[in-house]
Amino acid sequence: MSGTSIDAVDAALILTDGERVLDFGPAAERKYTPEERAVLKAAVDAARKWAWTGPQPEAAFRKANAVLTKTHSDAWQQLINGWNGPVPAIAGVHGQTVLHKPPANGARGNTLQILDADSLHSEFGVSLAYDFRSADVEAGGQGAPLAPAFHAALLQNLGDTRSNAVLNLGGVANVTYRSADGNLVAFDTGPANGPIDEWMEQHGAGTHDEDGKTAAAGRVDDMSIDLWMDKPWFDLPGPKSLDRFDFDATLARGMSLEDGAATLTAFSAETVAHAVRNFTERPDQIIVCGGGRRNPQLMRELRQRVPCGVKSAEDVGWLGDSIEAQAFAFLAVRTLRGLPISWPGTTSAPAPMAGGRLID
Ligand SMILES: Nc1ncnc2c1ncn2[C@@H]1O[C@H](COP(=O)(O)OP(=O)(O)OP(=O)(O)O)[C@@H](O)[C@H]1O
Ligand SMILES: CC(=O)N[C@H]1[C@@H]2OC[C@@H](O2)[C@@H](O)[C@@H]1O[C@H](C)C(=O)O
Repeated sequence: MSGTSIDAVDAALILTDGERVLDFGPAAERKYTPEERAVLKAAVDAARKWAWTGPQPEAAFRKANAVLTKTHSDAWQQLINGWNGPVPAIAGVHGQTVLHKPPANGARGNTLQILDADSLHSEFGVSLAYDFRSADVEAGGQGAPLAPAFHAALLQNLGDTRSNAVLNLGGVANVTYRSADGNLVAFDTGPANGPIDEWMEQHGAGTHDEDGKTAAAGRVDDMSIDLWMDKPWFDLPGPKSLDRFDFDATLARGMSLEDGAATLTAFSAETVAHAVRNFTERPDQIIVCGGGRRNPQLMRELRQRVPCGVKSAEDVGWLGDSIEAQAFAFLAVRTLRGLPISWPGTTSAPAPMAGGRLID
C-alpha cells in the first residue's frame, strides 16, 4: 500500500479467508527517497492538470510506475525474506492514487490508482489483485473508503459488541463506524496529515511536523476553524470521499509557521469530532490508526474535541502503521473469492460490490 502521503510503501502479511482475520504475519516498510517521492508527486501534479481531459500524462505515469515497481518489490522482498511460513497465496496491491473525483450532482465519479501490475506480478511471483476501486466507481459508488471491510473484521476479533469506530489518519482521514447492532457506516471525514505536511514542506521545515512539535509551539485560530468548517461538504451525509487536495495548506495562508501548523492540526481533529457528533449513537471508543496517531499534538486535539474515548491502534493490539496494507491483503482474498469489498453503507455503491482485478 502506498497512500496519499507518499511517504513509504507499507507491506503486511496476514492469514485470512477473506471473512475473518486468523493471524497476523510480519510487516515491512520501504520509505521513499526524496528523489522517488519527487517522481510520484510529479505524477500527482500531472494527473491534476490532466483531470481526465485529453491524453493521459504518459511520461509522468511511466516514470512513477518504475518507482512504484522498484519500491513495492523492495517492500515485498523485505516482507518475504524474514518469513519462514508458506508462500503467500496472493498479493493485493493498491497502487498510487493520483486523482480521485467522487460522484457529484448525478454525475459518476472517477478515480485512478497507477501501477504496473504485470511487472509487479512477475517480480512477486504470486497471484496479484489490484485496481480495487474502479468497479465501485463505475457502479456509481465513491470508490473509497475500502478499508471498512477489514476494519469490521478487526472489530469482530476484538469481541467488543459495543458501538466502535476505527479512524485512519493518513493524508486524508476516514472512519468506519459500527453501531451496537452491527450496522456499518464509513466515509472520509476530512483532511488528516495532508495539509500539515504540505504546510511544513512549503516552509522548508521538513516533510511533516515531526511529533507535532511545530503545532505545539503555535496558537490555534479557532475563528478560522469555524470558518473552514462552514464548507457544506461537512454536513453531507456519508458515504462520501475526498481527493487528497480537496483540503490543502492554502487554508492557513498568512499565518506564522507555528500558528498555521497548530490550526491545521486542530482543524483535522475538529473534522473528525464533527463526524463523530453526527453518528446515530456515540461510539464507546474510536481506535486510531495511520501515521497521524504518531503526532501527539493531533492526538491531544482529538482527545479534547471528540466526544468519546480515543485509543491508539496499539492499545488494542493492532499494528497501526500496517492496517491499510493488511486491509489490501484482506481485500485481495475477498477478490479471489468473489466476495463484496464495498457496500451501500461504505461507498454508496448501489448493492454489495465485488471489485479488484486478478492476475493469476
Ligand atoms: N512522528 C510523527 N509526527 C508527526 N506526524 C507523523 C509522524 N509519523 C508519521 N506522521 C504523519 O503520518 C503521515 C503518514 O501517514 P500514513 O502512512 O498513514 O498516510 P498514507 O497511508 O500515505 O495516507 P492515506 O491513508 O490518506 O492513504 C506522514 O506524512 C506524517 O504526516
Ligand atoms: C482515493 C483514495 O485513495 N482514497 C484514500 C485516501 O486515504 C484515506 C482516505 O482517502 C480513504 O478514502 C482512501 O484510502 C483508504 C485505504 C481506503 O480506501 O479505505
